[in-house]
Amino acid sequence: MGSGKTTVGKALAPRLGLEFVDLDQQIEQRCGVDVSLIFEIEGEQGFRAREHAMLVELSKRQGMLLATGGGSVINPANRELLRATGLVVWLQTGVDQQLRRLARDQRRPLLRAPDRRERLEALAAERDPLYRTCAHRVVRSADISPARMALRAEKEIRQALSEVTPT
Ligand SMILES: Nc1ncnc2c1ncn2[C@@H]1O[C@H](COP(=O)(O)OP(=O)(O)O)[C@@H](O)[C@H]1O
Ligand SMILES: O=C(O)C1=C[C@@H](OP(=O)(O)O)[C@@H](O)[C@H](O)C1
Ligand SMILES: [Mg+2]
Repeated sequence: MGSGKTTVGKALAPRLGLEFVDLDQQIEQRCGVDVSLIFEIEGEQGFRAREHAMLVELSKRQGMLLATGGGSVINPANRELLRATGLVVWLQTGVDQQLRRLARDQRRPLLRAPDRRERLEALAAERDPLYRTCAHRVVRSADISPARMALRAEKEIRQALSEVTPT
């Protein structure tokens, strides 16, 4: 959360000639309500089921840059699907950066906690090993503009692609 997947992904997709797709936005469009309301009505479990179903559907498509949600990696089937059908980039953030960027955020249900730092640290402890095993490449999220972040990610992605595709 807050690493910039949605923001940087949007800037990066056209640079790679890809369509930008955001997993959360796809779920919201399909359901007609936002992620927070899905959490309220169906709980996290309900949201995760929708997230998985949408990922299965989207993974059949080609030519897109997909911004996942921060928790998409929790499900082992999602990790396998992502790795098998795409080049997975971990846009790696840290708790201080997340707290700064999400200070006024009201849209992320998992941040509704009395102690946000504690919550983010617990999520990182649980998830960082999963991001590590799922990602083909890691790009550290820096406090530079999303456009400049997109350039960094583009470089990493082009390098990764050149290693598997003869040019
Ligand atoms: N490189 C960046 N520099 C400054 N702010 C950023 C950067 N990337 C994202 N942000 C801001 O951080 C917040 C979360 O970004 P977002 O793209 O929604 O992250 P994610 O999709 O990974 O949760 C937004 O307010 C966004 O404008
Ligand atoms: O980390 C998470 O579990 C979540 C991250 C959110 O997406 P972003 O990573 O785009 O904020 C969204 O999918 C939902 O609130 C749950
Ligand atoms: Mg997002």
